[in-house]
Amino acid sequence: MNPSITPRVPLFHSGDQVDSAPPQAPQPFRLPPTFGIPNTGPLVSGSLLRSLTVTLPRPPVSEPANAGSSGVWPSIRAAPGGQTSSFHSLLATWRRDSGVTYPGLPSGGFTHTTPPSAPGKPPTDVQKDTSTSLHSVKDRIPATLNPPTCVALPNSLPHPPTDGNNRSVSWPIAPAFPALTQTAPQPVAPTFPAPAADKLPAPPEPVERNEKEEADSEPEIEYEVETILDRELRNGQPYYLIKWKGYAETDNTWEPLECLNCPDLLREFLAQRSAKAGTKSGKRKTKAKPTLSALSMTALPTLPSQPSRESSVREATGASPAASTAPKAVKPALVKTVKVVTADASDKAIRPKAAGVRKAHRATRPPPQRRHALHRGLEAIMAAPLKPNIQAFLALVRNAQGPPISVVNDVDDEGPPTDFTYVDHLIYTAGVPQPDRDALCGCQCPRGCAREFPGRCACRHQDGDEFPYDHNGRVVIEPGYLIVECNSKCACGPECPNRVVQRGMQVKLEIFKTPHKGWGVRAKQTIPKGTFISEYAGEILTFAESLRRGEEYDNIGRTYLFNIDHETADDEDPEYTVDAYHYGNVTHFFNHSCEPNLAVYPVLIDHPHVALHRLAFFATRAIAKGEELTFDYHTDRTGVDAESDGGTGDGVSSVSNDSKLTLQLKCMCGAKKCRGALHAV
Ligand SMILES: C[S@@+](CC[C@H](N)C(=O)[O-])C[C@H]1O[C@@H](n2cnc3c(N)ncnc32)[C@H](O)[C@@H]1O
Repeated sequence: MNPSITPRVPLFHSGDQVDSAPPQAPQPFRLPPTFGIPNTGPLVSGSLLRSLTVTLPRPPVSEPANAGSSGVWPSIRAAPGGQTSSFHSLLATWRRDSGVTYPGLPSGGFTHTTPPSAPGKPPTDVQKDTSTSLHSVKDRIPATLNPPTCVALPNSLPHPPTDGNNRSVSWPIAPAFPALTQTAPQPVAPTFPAPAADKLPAPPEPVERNEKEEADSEPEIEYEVETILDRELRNGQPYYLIKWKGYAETDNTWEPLECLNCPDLLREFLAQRSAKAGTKSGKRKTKAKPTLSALSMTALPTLPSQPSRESSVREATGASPAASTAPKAVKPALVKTVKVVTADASDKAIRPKAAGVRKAHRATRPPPQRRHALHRGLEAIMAAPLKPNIQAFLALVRNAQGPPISVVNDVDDEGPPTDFTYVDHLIYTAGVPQPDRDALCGCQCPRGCAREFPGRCACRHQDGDEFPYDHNGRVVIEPGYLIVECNSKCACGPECPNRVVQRGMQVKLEIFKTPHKGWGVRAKQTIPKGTFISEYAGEILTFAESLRRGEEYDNIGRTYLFNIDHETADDEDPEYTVDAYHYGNVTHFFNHSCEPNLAVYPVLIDHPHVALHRLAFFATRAIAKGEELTFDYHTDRTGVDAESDGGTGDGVSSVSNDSKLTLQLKCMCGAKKCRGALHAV
């Protein structure tokens, strides 16, 4: 799968958002894979060997939940001291003010709350969770509910800035979707042929760099490698002659090893080369001379952080046969001036112009001698066959949505869990209501739900009015608050900035074997704070079924159960639980840390019933490449560290506060503030 080349969803052209366009009727659009939830029917449980119980935070006040709403709208709870007003009066105000008819509204029972404190702040007087769950996401107190007039946006949408040559470089309203909003810089060499329209390189991924780098560097662009034609050493460093997919032979370029991200092709090339060397020993290859046009696209050297590990080279190549046969190379920033560079160009000559990038990569580059040794090691690894356990794991994650997931095991020979099937969606098991899309309510913002005009989007009014995402698609509301994303009934299209979780995972991750916690997951790129990571996928069970399975899982001290209890009062059991033991995605492998870097948010997308909201992991701080991704199994509130919220109780609750916590599972997170035990059973 190659999201940077083939968008997963049809994209609306930004030009659609013209000022004078009349309001349009909601248009049907194809949803990304994660949007659709296939009905897989009841599942047959296999042997149950592990368990994890994770609980969402509960609402601050045990107000009766949405009585009489037929489960159509999510109930919004009153905060302590907050005022409620009936849905009927709101609806009357809304209809009076907007004239908008809103299909599928409940007949009654919907209440909203005016919070006693500033919007966006979590409640401070939450009670402690006494369940056996590991994690909770706290209910959100909605902000003031303005009449949700969903009308066309005014003629003030920002226009894309230009780079001085009248080329659009970004569209500030929704840079979270760069395929739509960002124009790749073009090489200025007059001889450089433009690729066919359908072969245009996709823009960079939104979370490839840290914010400092983003600010002062050129965007990194990925191009697809068609074939590797040749290899030669330049100053002892291997370079490969690349035929780019969609480009003519005259555009072939020589690229250093670290710029290539096509392990299958490399392996194939090296195998063929060594076979040839066996038959034609002694015959030297002629050095190919790069052409001017080929060199007008220069490469940004990025040495893999751990080049001696399998992680650098062993990647699943995605779901589609196309992806597996045509891996891609990291073909970074295009340089805007033509440089005449000879075949033995030094590193310096081929570096991009952006000062920030140059500095960043200089810092990570080892001295030349060491670099050459690393390259030789890397090539040797590539030429070697994969270990069977890694092969099996890569086969398991091959169909994962999003960027390819790599797998590393430097600890032992363990392979993937044998009783686990990789799925990126939720599976509705017996007794769990499927999403009823007819009962969904959508907003009527035909030109997108702009963050600048939250009061105009009906979806925002289910969610306290605050727009959950910034212009980069990063979450800005506090952990534990409900996110209501736009859905298939909304008039806005898939480019709407209020659709982040439903677009699926965009970050590069690696599953790796830890010494003491089983498998874990780490970042293969820097991840800015607020970035959506992935959704907790698996089977949705009734609570009764989760109890039954939980007992079995507890016996082996492993837990994969995550309660959906955002709406559940402290003294109640949740209605449903997600079980990722047998079915799940990369989040199945997320370990616990007492000082985590992820938080779980409840997200409502395509299910009208808040008791069946989804669970989305977001980065709570900037995460470095190579850092393990963890969340706090015992965060029964918001995922915010207890001390960072002033000890108000909105963050991590203490182990000692939960009578059911045991020291059965020793925590191996290694954090300075490790509490010593996992809230596992
Ligand atoms: C959701 S699974 C995480 C993935 C798991 N490591 C695996 O290999 O499948 C939860 C289990 O991982 C282990 N685990 C997670 N975090 C841990 C930690 N900080 N210390 C010790 N064990 C941990 C425990 O066995 C726990 O029940």
